[in-house]
Amino acid sequence: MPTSCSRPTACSRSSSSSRWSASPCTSRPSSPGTSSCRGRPSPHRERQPPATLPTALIMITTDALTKTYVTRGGESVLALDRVSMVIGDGEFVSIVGPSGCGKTTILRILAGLIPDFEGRVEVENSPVKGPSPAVAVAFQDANLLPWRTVLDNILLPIEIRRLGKAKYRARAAELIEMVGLTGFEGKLPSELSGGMRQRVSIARALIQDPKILLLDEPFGALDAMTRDVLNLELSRIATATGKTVLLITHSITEAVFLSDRVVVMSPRPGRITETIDVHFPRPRGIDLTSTAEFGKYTGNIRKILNYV
Ligand SMILES: Nc1ncnc2c1ncn2[C@@H]1O[C@H](COP(=O)(O)OP(=O)(O)OP(=O)(O)O)[C@@H](O)[C@H]1O
Repeated sequence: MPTSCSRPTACSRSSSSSRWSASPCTSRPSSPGTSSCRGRPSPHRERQPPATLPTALIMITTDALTKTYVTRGGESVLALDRVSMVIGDGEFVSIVGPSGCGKTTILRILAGLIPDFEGRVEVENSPVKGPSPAVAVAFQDANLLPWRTVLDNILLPIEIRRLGKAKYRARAAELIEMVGLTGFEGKLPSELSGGMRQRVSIARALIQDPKILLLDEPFGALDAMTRDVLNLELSRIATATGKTVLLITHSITEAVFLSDRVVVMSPRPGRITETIDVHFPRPRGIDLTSTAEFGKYTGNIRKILNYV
């Protein structure tokens, strides 16, 4: 089982295994697909101090993150219960878990879109107090403005922040090329396929050169073949840009294929059940998904989720 990695940031900075100790558990798995936290979850695991990663390399911290919603009828809904994780610079981490376990809530809190929660939540070692240009989000729905062209949709965050569109045109052209949309700059969203719209959404998220990319089921609505293609491209983009990526997905295959680490959550109230380190080298090809080692990872995660 190869353990080398060609990803420039996460791997080159983990020579002393610091990347691995960033997860709530510290031991390395002994065989593919086994978790770094063996056995069933301990009720105290989420409370453990998560980080031994050097502070300068920490991009995301949640420590005992707890979120209770109050419904319109006044009922309290405990969505997240003491979720602790540390994500290092350049890491690609996925969260998988049953519907309603609080995955989107974590993402929205990290994006600064939900102000009230308990626990510590930091981006680049500073408390999250609202949306920040260091953090970009792309959702399942590409959310493009239908009357704006591809180029103008990508430049929208620049216009909103009044950063001067002219200065960002060259960057937008680079991103359009990176996401494979050269020639479509002047098209409207209605003239694009679903996959192309998601590419625009990812380019728009990258226009301000964020350090962190939060992705909420970005390819969830796409057909399997388009999804494979976009997963390959996302993997390539993440490697090329060295961004820290946190992905929410319902696809275990997608999570294992893309990630350095997969966080598995329990049904609501969402807790971290296990954290799985994924040791495949990069770049990864789609044929990886049909190997026996890959099957061990996905099988183990399915088991943790009680799908088998
Ligand atoms: N604004 C809200 N008011 C009340 N309850 C909410 C609100 N937003 C989310 N919830 C509840 O919090 C829980 C977690 O929701 P969340 O959307 O984070 O889950 P999820 O894991 O992303 O779900 P899915 O996989 O179905 O998208 C759910 O039970 C949901 O009903």
